[in-house]
Amino acid sequence: MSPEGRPTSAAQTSLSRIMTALDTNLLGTVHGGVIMKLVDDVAGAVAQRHAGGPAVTASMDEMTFLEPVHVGNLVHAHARVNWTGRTSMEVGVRVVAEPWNEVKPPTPVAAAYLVFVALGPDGKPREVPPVLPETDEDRRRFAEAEIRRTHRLARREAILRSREQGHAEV
Ligand SMILES: CCCCCCCCCCCCCCCC(=O)SCCNC(=O)CCNC(=O)[C@H](O)C(C)(C)COP(=O)(O)OP(=O)(O)OC[C@H]1O[C@@H](n2cnc3c(N)ncnc32)[C@H](O)[C@@H]1OP(=O)(O)O
Repeated sequence: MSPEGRPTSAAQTSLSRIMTALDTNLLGTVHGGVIMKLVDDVAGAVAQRHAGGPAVTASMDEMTFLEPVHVGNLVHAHARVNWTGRTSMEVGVRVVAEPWNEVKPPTPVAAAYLVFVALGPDGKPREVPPVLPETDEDRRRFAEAEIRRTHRLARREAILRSREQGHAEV
């Protein structure tokens, strides 16, 4: 029996961190990898909350860095399930930054889409509850996630076909 559906709002959550000198790259701004870790953490939390059990990152694509992040920024990563398949889920993450000690509107600094796959006790993919979009925005995100899913599968197919035709693997 398939698991019962869950609304988008049920699993959505946020993670926040203040950036310190330990988070910088050689240019003095915050390393992109630090933001990616925060994104993977919050998306993983949302995926596991939605799936009701363990879920692993299968892919992270369209990670966009919009503005540099600085030491002393309070960074918030907001995540939600955009779309569900049979065993996989697309999680969308929006990252914003604000000064830790001043009241200013948060600036969008990054965005990403990740695919998580739920695992059963045998370590194999297991069915996830279908996400039930509630608002027009949820429905728009769901439709756009389906377009990304189609492109991901088409890209994978095309690469496999190219390999079968004898092009060398890198
Ligand atoms: C100081 C304060 C700290 C606070 C801190 C808090 C942290 C609080 C939260 C922590 C949260 C952490 C979260 C971290 C999460 C990890 O870090 S997980 C570690 C990294 N990831 C891994 O190790 C995964 C390794 N990969 C695998 O195990 C396998 O490839 C997978 C992903 C299970 C897929 O297995 P498979 O046999 O290929 O599966 P298959 O049956 O072919 O496909 C299953 C589904 O996956 C989809 N799929 C498979 N591959 C892909 C792909 N590459 N792209 C897209 N979809 C795919 C298929 O389309 C299919 O979807 P459905 O049609 O069923 O919906």
